Order: sequence, then C-alpha cells, then structure tokens
Amino acid sequence: MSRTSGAHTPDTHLCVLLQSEVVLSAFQQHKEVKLKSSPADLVTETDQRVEKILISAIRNRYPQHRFIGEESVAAGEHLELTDSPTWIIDPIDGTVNFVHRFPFVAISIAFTVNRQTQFGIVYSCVEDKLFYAQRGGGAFLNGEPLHASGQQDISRCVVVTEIGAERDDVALSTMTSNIRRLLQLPVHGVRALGTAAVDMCQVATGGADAYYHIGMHCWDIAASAIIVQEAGGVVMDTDGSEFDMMSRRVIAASSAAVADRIAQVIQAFPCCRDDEDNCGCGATGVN
Ligand SMILES: O=P(O)(O)O[C@H]1[C@H](O)[C@@H](O)[C@H](O)[C@@H](O)[C@@H]1O
Ligand SMILES: [Mg+2]
Ligand SMILES: [Mg+2]
Repeated sequence: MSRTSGAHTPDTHLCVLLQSEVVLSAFQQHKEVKLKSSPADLVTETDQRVEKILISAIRNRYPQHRFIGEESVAAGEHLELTDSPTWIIDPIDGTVNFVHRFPFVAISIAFTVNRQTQFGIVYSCVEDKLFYAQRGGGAFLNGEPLHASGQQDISRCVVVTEIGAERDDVALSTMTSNIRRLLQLPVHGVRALGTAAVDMCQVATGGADAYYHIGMHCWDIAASAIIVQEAGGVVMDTDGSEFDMMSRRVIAASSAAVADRIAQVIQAFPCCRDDEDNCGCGATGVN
C-alpha cells in the first residue's frame, strides 16, 4: 500500500495504489516488450495485467459500467464513449520509461457520466505522487490543494510536450518545428517527462505553465485534464475549440492567454480520432 493513501481516499484511489505496487515491483525487473503502433509504442505484460486487475475490481463493484482501457483497445476492443458511466484507464502511462527504468510512470483513471468527466486520478508511482480532482471539488496532490500558475505571458512560460510514438516524417517534422517555434518566441523552456498524464499534471501544480500534445490518446489525458481544470487551468483543443478527449489534440495552460498563444504557434499533423474506425490517415487511432 502506498505511503500516500489515507482514510479519505475513495475505493478507486485504493485500487490504483494497490496496483502501483505491481508496477513498482516490476519496475526493477527484466521486461518482455511487445511493439504496438510503432517501434516506440511499447507494451509489457505488466501494462496488460494492471489493466485487467483494475477493470475486474471496478466491474465487480459496478457491473453496469463501461470501460475504455488502453490495452483492451489495443487487443481489438471497440472504443466508444457513451453517456453510460465509463472508466477510462491507462494502466501504465510512460511504458517506454517503465521499460527503461526512467522514473516517471503513472496509472491514470478517469470516470465519465454523460460523456463528462466526474473525477480523475493520476498516480505517479515512483514519485509516490497522487494527483486527484473531482468535478467542482478542486485538485489535489497527496491531499494538498493544487493551483495552476496563472501565468499570462508566454515568454515567461515553461512548456511541456511529448514526442510521442510517431516516427513518420510528417509527424516528426511537425513536432520538432513546433518546439523550435516555441523556443524562438522565446519561452523559458520546453520539457518532456515521457508520460502525458504526469506532464499535464505539472500544469496543475504550477511547475509548468502549459502542456500540448498531438497524437496522444484519450486514456493518456482524460484524468489529467480535469485535474488541470480543477486547479484553475484551461484545457482546449490545439485548434482553439473546446477540449475533446477523443480528438488526440490538447493544450492545457495556466491561462486562456497562454493557451491561445500556443494554439497560434503550433501546428497539428493529421491523426485519426480515437473513436473513428479506419479513418485512413497515416497515424492510426489504435494499434
Ligand atoms: O506509455 P503509454 O501509455 O503508451 O503513453 C505514452 C504514449 O505512448 C507516448 O506516445 C507519449 O509520448 C507519452 O506521453 C504517453 O504517456
Ligand atoms: Mg499513455
Ligand atoms: Mg499506457
């Protein structure tokens, strides 16, 4: 059981914390690695095992609920977000880090009703940091309230992003030119931790002022999106429209001014929506 669990933690937190022991005990071990959508999109037996245990534990308690799990979708399960109560699960966010023992790996769980996120949990296992938010209830890190930085001036920002699993020329040149354009504004710095969920939670802590990503999946950011929003941050699509967790594009920021400025500077590359089957573009929504 993690050092951060407490009497106040709801059942789901306990579920996550219990599974983090599975992640942590495997963290130092040799891992059998399989490839998914690219040579950089990895999965291990631990990813699959943690997701199975989480889903069966939650399903046991809530048999009518639906699930969107990264590894269930990778195994061919249809991905559809409906009005039904739905759990959106990334059993290990940062699998490349997990395989390499780079100490930023997280379990991410979001819960939606009527397609609206009710709460999100991101547990950064090696750091032992439990990020949590409930709609209208604020955002917390290990029980302490979180507040975004409120920074309005892009030139005073630390911006977090990810070079994801894409290795095609269009995606790579778009991502690298986005980073170059931001650095030339200039911004104070660009960072990447290798886990979208923990990256985005840095905006909720105020330790970063913005996060943007093109190509991630709903399970990577569904939980951290509500954590940023409840910490007073802004979350939107990279085209400036309302945040849509299935679009595979996101900007999370300390303020609308910074979010809008980033939306002006960065470009997106085409990638299928998570809920779009066989959309035919280069970067597929599922593996
Ligand atoms: O580790 P997973 O759950 O696969 O998620 C990562 C994704 O695969 C990468 O492409 C992104 O760059 C990371 O930020 C995600 O955390
Ligand atoms: Mg992930
Ligand atoms: Mg994952």
